[in-house]
Amino acid sequence: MTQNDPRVKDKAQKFVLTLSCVERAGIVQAVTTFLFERGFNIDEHQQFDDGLRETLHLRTAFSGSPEYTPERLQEEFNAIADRFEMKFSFHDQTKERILVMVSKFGHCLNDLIFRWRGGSLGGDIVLVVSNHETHRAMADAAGLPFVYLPVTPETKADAEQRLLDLVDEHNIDLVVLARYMQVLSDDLCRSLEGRAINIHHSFLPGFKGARPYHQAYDRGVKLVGATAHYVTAELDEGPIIEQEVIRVDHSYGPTTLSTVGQDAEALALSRAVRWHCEHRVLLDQTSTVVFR
Ligand SMILES: Nc1nc2c(c(=O)[nH]1)N[C@@H](CN(C=O)c1ccc(C(=O)N[C@@H](CCC(=O)O)C(=O)O)cc1)CN2
Repeated sequence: MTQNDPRVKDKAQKFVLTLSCVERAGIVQAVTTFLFERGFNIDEHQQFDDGLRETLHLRTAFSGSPEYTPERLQEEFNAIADRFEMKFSFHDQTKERILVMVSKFGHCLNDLIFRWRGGSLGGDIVLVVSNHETHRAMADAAGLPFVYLPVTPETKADAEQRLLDLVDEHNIDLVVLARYMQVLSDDLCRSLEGRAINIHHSFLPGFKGARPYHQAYDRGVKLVGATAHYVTAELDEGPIIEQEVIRVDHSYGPTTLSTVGQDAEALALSRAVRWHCEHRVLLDQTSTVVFR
C-alpha cells in the first residue's frame, strides 16, 4: 500500500499549520522542508504576502504520520519559529466545541443548528445560552442543553461569570453571538478574545448599535447587509471575518428590511463560524486574513 493509496490517505492524520511573521526569504522553504522531513503530504496551501504591513500569513493543511500531535509538532517547530519570529499554531482534526448565545431572534441559531446537524458547520454545537426562554424548544428539539441566563444591570456581572463557568465546564473553544442583544463587558471580552464571534445586522461600519434596520430605513439605503466579526470591548468594532448584502428598495419598511436581512445574517455568520473552525481566519492587527 503506497503513500498515495487512498486507504492510507483516509487513515492519515490531518493537521493545519497557520502562521504570521515579518516577510523574508526562506519561510515557505523552512515550512515545506519541516513537513517533508517528517513524511507529511501537503494537501492545501495558501499564503498572503501583505506588502503594506510587510507580513506573511500562511495556512498549510497537511496529512501523514499518525504518531504526531499538535503539541509534538509545536515542540519540533519552535526552532524555526524562533528564527523567523513567527506567531504560529498547529491544529489537528479535533472539532471546535461551540456555545451559541441568542436573544429573541432565532434565525441564526436555527441556521447554525441545521448546518451542524448536516455536518457542514465545521464545529460541534455543545450548548445554547439565552437571556430569554424564547428558543428553549428549538434547542430541546436539536438535543442541545439550554441555559436561561437573564441579564439586568443588577445581574449582569453574575450572569457573565456564569457564562465563563459554562465555557470552562463544557471545554468551549468558540462562543457565537447569534443575535445576542446584550453588550459584553470589557473583562468578558478580554476573557473571550479571539474566540467569540458576533453577527451584526448591518453592513459595517454603517449602522452600528441595536437598531440598524431602522437606521437603514431612515437613510433610504438600497442594500442591507450583515457582518460577522470577532467580539471586542468596542461595540461592533471587532475584526471582520465575513459580510453579506441583499438588494432592497424604497418599498421596504424597517420590518421588511429586518426580515430580508435575516438571510444575510445567517449566511455571513455560518460562513464565519466554519472558516474559524477550519483555522482559515488569521488575525492581522484590527483586521483578518481569511483563507477561504
Ligand atoms: N462588547 C461587545 N458586546 C457585544 C457586541 C460587541 O461587538 N461587543 N455585539 C453585540 C451585538 N450587537 C450588535 O451586533 C448589539 C447588541 C446589543 C446592543 C445594545 O445596545 N443592547 C442594549 C440592550 C438591548 C436589549 O436589551 O434588547 C444594551 O445592552 O444596553 C447593541 C449592539 C453583542 N454584544
